[in-house]
Amino acid sequence: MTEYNIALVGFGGVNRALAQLIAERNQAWKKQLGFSLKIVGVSDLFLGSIVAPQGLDAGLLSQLPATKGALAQLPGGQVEALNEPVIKDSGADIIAEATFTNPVDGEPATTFCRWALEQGKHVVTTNKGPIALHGAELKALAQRNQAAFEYEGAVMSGTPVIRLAQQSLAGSELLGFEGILNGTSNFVLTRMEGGLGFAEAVAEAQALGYAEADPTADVEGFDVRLKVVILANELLGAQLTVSDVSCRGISGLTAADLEQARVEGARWKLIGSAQRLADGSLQASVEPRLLPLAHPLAGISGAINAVSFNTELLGAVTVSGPGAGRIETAFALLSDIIHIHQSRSSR
Ligand SMILES: NC(=O)c1ccc[n+]([C@@H]2O[C@H](COP(=O)([O-])OP(=O)(O)OC[C@H]3O[C@@H](n4cnc5c(N)ncnc54)[C@H](O)[C@@H]3O)[C@@H](O)[C@H]2O)c1
Ligand SMILES: N[C@@H](CCO)C(=O)O
Repeated sequence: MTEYNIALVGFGGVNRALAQLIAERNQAWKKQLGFSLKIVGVSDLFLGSIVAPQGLDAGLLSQLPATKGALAQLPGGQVEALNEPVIKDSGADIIAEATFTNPVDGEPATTFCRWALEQGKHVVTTNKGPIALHGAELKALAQRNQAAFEYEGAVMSGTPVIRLAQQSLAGSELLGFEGILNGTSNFVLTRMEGGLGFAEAVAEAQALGYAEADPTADVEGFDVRLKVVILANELLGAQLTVSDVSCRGISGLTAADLEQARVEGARWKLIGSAQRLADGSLQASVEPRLLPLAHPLAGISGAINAVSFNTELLGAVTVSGPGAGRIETAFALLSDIIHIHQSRSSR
């Protein structure tokens, strides 16, 4: 039986949901998955931090009040977010990094990943910044230190996309993809079609835990742009940077536009795509597109996302499922840990 020590960096919706899953399912995981998790450290800009190599009560943590410095209420807890000792000195084997996505430079999350990987600690993250902006460097660092760097939840939260394409579609030659890759904007469009105003719909998405800390990233397409870069670099062997992807979000769409689409038997969707062209170059974009109702992505509503892979041998392979949500994204962290466990066990 393996017990992994895990430190949670960023204790917002996603890592708190992971603590809840650990509290509820650790015993079952021992039997089903062959491992259990012990939380040995937590840090959060707002809640403070704690290093506890002996282990923390996951149930207690998941119920921690969301008040400034709340981790200081626990024995040994601090009001400050001391990320470095939590990552380096807690005895963690795995760091679950779930701080804010910074779409400009990926910091400070990229530094947190570096600290962990340099010490040979595995990193599981749902943060799109480090992967989209520094993915190649971090993967090389992980390899040099025999550590894993896993980020299934960065695209479509708990819905398996990256490993599915890498493993199950291997050999089928991926030519491109198009998808609805942001839960918040798709939720907002769906709610606006139902008559709600733009601002109210964004507020609902925030309350449900779908939106970024700054929802501008969701509605202006910046979040999808990071996901397009991640998928293109990961699955199409590209070396895209965000400046290679043209980007327009949904903030320019009005209730009248959505109504006009309905009358025409169509729907507006925010589509992120990348296609390999005949000359070998890659064309990538994020933009609202008017889809006829018969289009496979037109019926995807709410916080559900979908991606359609264009493959040489199978044609279009479309995967849909939750694209955002606290528990849904915590599940992605679990799936990364399962992958680490299975890869290490099979060696
Ligand atoms: N919520 C989702 O549906 C979802 C889905 C996929 C990916 N993600 C990504 O996962 C990450 C976490 O999402 P979330 O919904 O939990 O966000 P959240 O805003 O609820 O939580 C983020 C937490 O990180 C903390 N934090 C920010 N900067 C920090 C720092 N420098 N040091 C320590 N703590 C810091 C904040 O205080 C906050 O509590 C984000 O990068 C997000 O883009 C979220
Ligand atoms: N804010 C993002 C979270 C998932 O990456 C979304 O709404 O899709």
